[in-house]
Amino acid sequence: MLLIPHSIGVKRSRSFLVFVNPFGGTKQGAAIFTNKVYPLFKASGCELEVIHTTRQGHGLEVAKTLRLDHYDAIVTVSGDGLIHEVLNGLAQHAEAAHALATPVVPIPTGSGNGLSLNLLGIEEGFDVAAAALGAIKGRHMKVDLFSFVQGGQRSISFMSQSLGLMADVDIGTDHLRWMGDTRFMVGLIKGIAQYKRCPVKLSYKLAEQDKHKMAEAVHSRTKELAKLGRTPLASPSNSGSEVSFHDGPTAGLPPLQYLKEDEDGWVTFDEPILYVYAGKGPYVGRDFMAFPVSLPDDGLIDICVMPAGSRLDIIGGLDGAEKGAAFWNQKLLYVKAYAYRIQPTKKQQGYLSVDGEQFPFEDFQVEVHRGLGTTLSMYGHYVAPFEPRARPTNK
Ligand SMILES: Nc1ncnc2c1ncn2[C@@H]1O[C@H](COP(=O)(O)OP(=O)(O)OP(=O)(O)O)[C@@H](O)[C@H]1O
Repeated sequence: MLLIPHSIGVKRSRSFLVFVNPFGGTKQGAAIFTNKVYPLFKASGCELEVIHTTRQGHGLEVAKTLRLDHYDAIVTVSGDGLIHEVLNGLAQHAEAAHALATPVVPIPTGSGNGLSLNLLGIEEGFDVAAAALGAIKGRHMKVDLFSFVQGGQRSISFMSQSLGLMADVDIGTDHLRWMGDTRFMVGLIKGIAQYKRCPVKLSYKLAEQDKHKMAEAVHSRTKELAKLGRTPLASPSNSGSEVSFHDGPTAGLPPLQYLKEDEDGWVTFDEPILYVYAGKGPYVGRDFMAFPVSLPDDGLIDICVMPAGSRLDIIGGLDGAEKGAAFWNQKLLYVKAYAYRIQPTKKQQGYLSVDGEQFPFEDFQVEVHRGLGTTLSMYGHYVAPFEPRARPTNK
């Protein structure tokens, strides 16, 4: 992997394909775009092609036939749902890997806005002006994407998959969208009160299970990239190509590697489960840093599993949830994996959420594709401060 120094430029005026979802989150997307984002893009000389999505699937259809190398980025004025859709459109493009090399940048007008939170941090993650600046001046950052395979169908997931309590919090509160992200807290309280087991068998191809090592790795990586990325951006130029924080391969959509049980390195989780939460990017909402040691392009998926113990285990983990404190909860299994597999042990017994969208509660498998996606970042790393802790000493 090649690290590009900060002295290489960013185009002065970019060309964007902009999707505006008028129905995302609290339905303010169109007004926010017109009043706050469009003036910034225009002031910086950006060329815009704007599409107001008129239906579910609209973003996917357009992305499927994207004119390659025509836009510097795709901007989504939306929540994470439309990003999921656009990435799946790019993945269905005749030249999928090439299409997925087009950066996708969020302007946060949905209810969760996970990607925006991860790129800008908790202070600015819901700030549409900061997000617009990220689109104008951010640099290419490669991100891993997941193949989600269910019933013989392959789709792309960029953020998370959840089952059990965490899916109830998300999908089970869909009717409360008008509340913005408060709906997630309402769902959590309801879920803890009900305390239902999640009837699934989980197995994963293990890469790392030492929490201290994971925390140290993310800390040193963030520090190293912060030195490169936080410095003032290089002098603008309209010539030459845009540059990445990392250089990576962009040929062909990767084949699936783990469809057959290879058993080598696979681990099965045998205890009763309250929830499974797997994903990429520390924040899944403003109040919850679920994956504090996630790295954009380590080629791994972070998996959290809470065994069905007592309500106190969950309640204890709520304190400091926005700072990732639950990670250190000894009851919580937290691993990094190359792939994982879920098999429900009872049919139709819950929700499955993939990037916040509902999928059938049936068998599925997920595997990671290193650096298959691209976004634009002002920093070159996720903005989610998380400190390692000293290892307990053995007496
Ligand atoms: N005009 C439209 N009418 C209805 N649905 C739409 C329209 N345009 C887009 N959609 C759908 O809206 C869904 C949700 O969009 P979006 O991600 O913008 O908001 P959100 O779900 O509130 O945010 P978050 O995912 O952050 O919670 C997407 O699946 C998208 O396909």
